[in-house]
Amino acid sequence: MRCRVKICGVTRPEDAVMAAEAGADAIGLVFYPPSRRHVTADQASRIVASLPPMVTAVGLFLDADAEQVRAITSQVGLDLLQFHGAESPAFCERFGYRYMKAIGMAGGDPWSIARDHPGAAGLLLDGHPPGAAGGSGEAFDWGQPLPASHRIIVAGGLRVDNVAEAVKTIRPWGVDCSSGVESAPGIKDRRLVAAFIEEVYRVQRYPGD
Ligand SMILES: O=C(O)c1ccccc1NCC(=O)[C@H](O)[C@H](O)COP(=O)(O)O
Repeated sequence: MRCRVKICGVTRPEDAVMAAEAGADAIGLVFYPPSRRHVTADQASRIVASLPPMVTAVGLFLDADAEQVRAITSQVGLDLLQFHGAESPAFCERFGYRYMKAIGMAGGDPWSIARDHPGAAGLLLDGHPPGAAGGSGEAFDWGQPLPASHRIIVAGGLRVDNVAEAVKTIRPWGVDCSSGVESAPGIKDRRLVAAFIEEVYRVQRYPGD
């Protein structure tokens, strides 16, 4: 099984195209106004319009109200939603999209969230405390037991020099990286993005290295 790569917190069409051309399977758009990576619906629409085919556009929300989510999803051509707060399963499901539930692993309980969200397409395990914003570069303990009920996407503090260890330890469905491939918040660095994706490919070809 090939490990998918999502590059999160994209704020510019050129970065979305660059990530896709480097091999990213998905890009993430942050619809959380306090974030330094926040994008408006207009910005996000331009980014999604620039994407090559077969690259997934993921919309991130953190305890947004339903009207905000509806306003964004009606304007932006998203493929998947990602909920980073204390959203209930009913809330996550009401928009008619597949979704990933993010879990803040610094104190969060992945087992109870997995039980509560049987319909989630995947669980995105991040390093921050529950309810805090993501994109903080904090990793969690990859050696701990994790629920087997869902596809796992590992996030939080991943970089070129540690993603191989995360992939070998967890064998996740995907990995997600934001701050580790940036030159500034929301600005993705071409060399870091390419090196990160190449490292994910490399460790799967040569897991013994
Ligand atoms: O990036 C943000 O500012 C953000 C704000 C609110 C919710 C989620 C947010 N980001 C999520 C991500 O970028 C990633 O899924 C994840 O947190 C990995 O970030 P990093 O540790 O920087 O690689």
